[in-house]
Amino acid sequence: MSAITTSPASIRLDAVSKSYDGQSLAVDAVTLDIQPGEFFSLLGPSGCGKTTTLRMIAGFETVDAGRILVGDRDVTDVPVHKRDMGMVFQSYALFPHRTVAENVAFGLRMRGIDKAEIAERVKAALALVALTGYEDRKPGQLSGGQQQRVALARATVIKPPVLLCDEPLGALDRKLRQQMQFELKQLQKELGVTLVFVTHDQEEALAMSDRIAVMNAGRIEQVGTPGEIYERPRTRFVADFIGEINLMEDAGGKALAVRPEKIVLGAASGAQVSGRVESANFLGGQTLYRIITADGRQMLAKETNVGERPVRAVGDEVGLSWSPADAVHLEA
Ligand SMILES: Nc1ncnc2c1ncn2[C@@H]1O[C@H](COP(=O)(O)OP(=O)(O)OP(=O)(O)O)[C@@H](O)[C@H]1O
Repeated sequence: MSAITTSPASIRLDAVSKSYDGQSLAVDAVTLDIQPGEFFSLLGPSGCGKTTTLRMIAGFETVDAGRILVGDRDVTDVPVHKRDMGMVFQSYALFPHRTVAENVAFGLRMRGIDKAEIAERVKAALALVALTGYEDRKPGQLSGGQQQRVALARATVIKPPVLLCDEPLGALDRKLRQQMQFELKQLQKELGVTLVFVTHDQEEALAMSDRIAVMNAGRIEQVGTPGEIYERPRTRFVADFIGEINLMEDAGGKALAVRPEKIVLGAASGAQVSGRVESANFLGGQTLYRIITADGRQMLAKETNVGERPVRAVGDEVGLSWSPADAVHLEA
């Protein structure tokens, strides 16, 4: 066992609501059951209530209605510093005049832990985020990714049963962000901590999470594994928010969704739908085609490339087919 392994806690939100203005609900009766050790993401567009939900779990915001439980402890009215949660934000919020080691040691000092143990735990926490040797630097002497790793070490060194992260990788460029996604996921598994992660980036949520709650206008639209959310969206909102999708109606007028990569392109005759290629976006391994159907609708299809260029050209007549099993009926 490493010196910084934690015992993860479950988190339960029971019909939690919050209004800032006494009229509209920023968070509307949200109920969630997050399992111990789970990587759980709150995903949704700007203003949907993700941050407010996270801040209520942390204790930075009061709850207007409902209860929050960590394990079997009701923390609804417990102040922030007594909830024992680690937190990481987009802005790293490191102390600029303190060294890396001092930044990481901060939470341990506040808890009155003795010097020898602090030294040992800081060392282990920095090793875990691959920053051994950086102890004496100031945050200003580190890259963005390194600063975020210090913030992670600082949040996890206190061995919290719960780690809350609000867009922690939002300030990083794409490449570094992908690397840090991998590292954060790895770190979470090594620590065994329950992690609640706020993001508006659907790719990030799909890549990292055990489960995702998709939020819309203060409410939970759907909770599921990345595979369920992507392959079986329940509502039009979820289907549309996660990746690209073709929204149609079946013969009975019910809403139907098909992912672009589930569409097979071929000869126009005999296909479910036929159309003309309007644009072809080369994505590397695949091309995304925008196709205008005979009745004037736009559809998207993704096809694997063979060689250096897209298989189809703008203006080509194509047939679009898909398996009924790949067409998802939407509830709303
Ligand atoms: N301190 C505040 N005072 C008043 N209204 C607020 C406050 N914080 C958030 N809101 C409002 O509450 C709603 C939810 O905001 P919240 O920050 O939780 O959304 P979010 O999903 O995290 O968005 P983003 O991705 O942009 O951070 C929004 O309508 C927002 O304008």
